[in-house]
Amino acid sequence: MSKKTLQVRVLDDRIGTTIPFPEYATDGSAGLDLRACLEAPLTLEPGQTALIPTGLALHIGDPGLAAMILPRSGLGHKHGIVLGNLVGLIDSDYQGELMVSCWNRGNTSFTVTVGERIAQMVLVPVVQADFELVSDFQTSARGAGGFGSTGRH
Ligand SMILES: O=c1ccn([C@H]2C[C@H](O)[C@@H](COP(=O)(O)OP(=O)(O)OP(=O)(O)O)O2)c(=O)[nH]1
Ligand SMILES: [Mg+2]
Repeated sequence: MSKKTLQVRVLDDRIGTTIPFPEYATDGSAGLDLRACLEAPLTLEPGQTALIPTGLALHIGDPGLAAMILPRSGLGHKHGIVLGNLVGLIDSDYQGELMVSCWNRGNTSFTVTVGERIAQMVLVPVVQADFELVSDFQTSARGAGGFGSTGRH
């Protein structure tokens, strides 16, 4: 495991009191759960999407890192609560509030409670590419074969 200290700003004074600060649930957890920093419970009807604040701003600051916001498996599988953008990508230079787009892709309404853990955030390494323009590639085993070219399609 590698550790990294990141700057974070608390934008809502309920964070750390009535709404817990994000934490890794176990030593082996890859993600930190993000909580809904709502004023009141929010009901998402089937098909509805809402942008939910977290009350936190994170400045990753290192272009070699990014954060990804991912659904929580239980909410997604059992209740159809996933992300309106499918995956959220947090740039290392973003300094605004972390927001979670919650989408009820299910067919029953779901009420997000104040402080509920709605998604999880994972810190990931990033490599920025430089591009070298070439006219041809040295042929690989796959070549240009895609979409099922190695088997069933
Ligand atoms: O789930 C998310 C996704 C993004 N962001 C913030 C952090 C990210 O750095 C910024 C921009 O996100 P992205 O680049 O994915 O969105 P865009 O539509 O390309 O907007 P922009 O033109 O601002 O880059 O919005 C969130 O708070 N939550
Ligand atoms: Mg962008």
